[in-house]
Amino acid sequence: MALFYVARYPGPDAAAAAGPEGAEAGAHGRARALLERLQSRARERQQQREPAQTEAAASTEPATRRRRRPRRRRRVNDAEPGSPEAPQGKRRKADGEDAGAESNEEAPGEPSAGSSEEAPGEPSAGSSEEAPGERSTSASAEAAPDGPALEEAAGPLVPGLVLGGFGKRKAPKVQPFLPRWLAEPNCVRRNVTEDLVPIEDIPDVHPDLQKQLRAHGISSYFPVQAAVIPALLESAACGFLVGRGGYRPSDLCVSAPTGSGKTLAFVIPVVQALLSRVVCHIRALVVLPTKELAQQVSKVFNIYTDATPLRVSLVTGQKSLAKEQESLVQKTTCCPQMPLQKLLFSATLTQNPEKLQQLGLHQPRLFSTGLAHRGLEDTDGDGDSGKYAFPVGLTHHYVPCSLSSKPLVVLHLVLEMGFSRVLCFTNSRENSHRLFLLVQAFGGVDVAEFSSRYGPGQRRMILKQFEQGKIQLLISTDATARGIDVQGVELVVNYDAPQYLRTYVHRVGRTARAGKTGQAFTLLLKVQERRFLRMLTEAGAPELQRHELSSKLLQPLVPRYEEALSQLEESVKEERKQRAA
Ligand SMILES: Nc1ncnc2c1ncn2[C@@H]1O[C@H](COP(=O)(O)OP(=O)(O)OP(=O)(O)O)[C@@H](O)[C@H]1O
Repeated sequence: MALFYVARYPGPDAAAAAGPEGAEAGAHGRARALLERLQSRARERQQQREPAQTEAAASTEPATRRRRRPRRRRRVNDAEPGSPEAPQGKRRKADGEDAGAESNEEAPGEPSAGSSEEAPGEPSAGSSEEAPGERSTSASAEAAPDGPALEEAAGPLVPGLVLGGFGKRKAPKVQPFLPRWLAEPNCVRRNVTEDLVPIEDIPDVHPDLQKQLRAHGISSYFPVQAAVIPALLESAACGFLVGRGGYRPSDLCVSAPTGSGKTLAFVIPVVQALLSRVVCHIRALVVLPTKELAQQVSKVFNIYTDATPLRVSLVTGQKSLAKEQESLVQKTTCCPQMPLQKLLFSATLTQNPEKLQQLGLHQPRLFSTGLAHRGLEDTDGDGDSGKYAFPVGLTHHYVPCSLSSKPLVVLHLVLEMGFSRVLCFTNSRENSHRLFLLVQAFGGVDVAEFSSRYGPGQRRMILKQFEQGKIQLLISTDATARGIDVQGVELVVNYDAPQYLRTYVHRVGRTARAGKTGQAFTLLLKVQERRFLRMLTEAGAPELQRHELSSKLLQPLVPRYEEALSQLEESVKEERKQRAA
């Protein structure tokens, strides 16, 4: 309070001029006398403490400058009172410890030594530039023995800094970057008809496995197999799951087109790595997206483990959990031990480093036919530098059409263009079912549907019949989109346009497998055309050929189609009745 008052004191001349002008002038005079008394006492105390320093300072520097120096330092150091980073001495003052000691030297209500150096009449730096309550810290700064040295260092200090900090530094901007293993993958050629590697060129593969391969008509490795099998065998050379030098082997990611032989690329090395094992354990776990694919891969494992003591179990949730557990316990004795070597195989492997990081891969290595990674050149020279690689023998088309003409287009493709094995995808099992009923009602086509409407046994039977050529047109949901390897699929029809690029890649990948040729037709409504084509272009997919089907071309099918439509309505009503009953 006293400081506040003094700070606003207008000066001795003003007080004299005021003369007998009432109580206010008297109060000013008393205040000034009190201030002068306090100032002189403070000066005495100061001289007692540091006589030499005070003398020198008084003779060389103006009072205002002497005052400002400690105040600046105080303000900087006291920016975060009590913060853990603040120097210890300052913190104690902010906590009131030193401030209390200081005030003991003064009478209650007396101004601090800081104010005592203020020239009368001169606006107090304390009052004009400081908030009330900063008093004690100001005093403490003045009392610091190493004032000038600290002042130099303290100038541009950042709040909370203990040492250094001679200038404010801008926080460096973090740039996103691709990890090296993603940016520089092991390049794999993707032409499975040209870049074959004869089996005998990779002698590390066990002779029994080579024999099995030959027995199943395989005389050469596809490029992805030629690249991945030796790499995995090398990591298993010192024992299963022990890499070179006894260290844990790297995890592996493999990105290669659909139908390029990824299954054998892991089946062969995994079987070989386990051949020497005597104790029965679950040593390898293969996780697949659908039951049908799990069955398919399990079949391949069975072929190559047939003449070995190794056993393969299939867990698809088709039997009860107890039974599936029992089958595992009978064949094995315990769960795999950590650490596992992770192997990831996909035609649409994510290139998002954050997502890959979530998988917790250990020093991963990438084998890729994709050219999206920086620094890669188009090794095949076909200009396909998209996000995902497509099979070389695949041709992409799209057919602009209306909603009502879609079934006619499918019928035209099957009947008029002479494809014998067609896989047609819809976006829901309801759509699949309706299209199936419609084509069935139209007649003349061996048609079947594949969706969750059917049980696992029926689904297996349908796939078998399709493979045997007993079904000309299989209408399916995305249940068959991933990994299903049916020989001889000539045409894939996207009756409903897929929403995502990945879905497109997997669907069309059911044809043009293992170096064969195939065609993919996507039916697009006018409203879908722009978005869909842009999605594929942005992903760098090969250009889709526009395939216009004029109404003239479809006209001959229309009379039968209209009959089929009315039959469809009756079938749907009948089904509803049955469901309600
Ligand atoms: N070296 C080979 N020689 C001849 N045929 C092979 C060879 N390797 C694999 N195949 C055959 O190629 C077909 C496709 O193989 P596979 O199913 O492993 O492909 P994929 O890359 O896993 O495809 P997707 O990504 O669709 O799952 C299979 O029929 C398989 O038998």
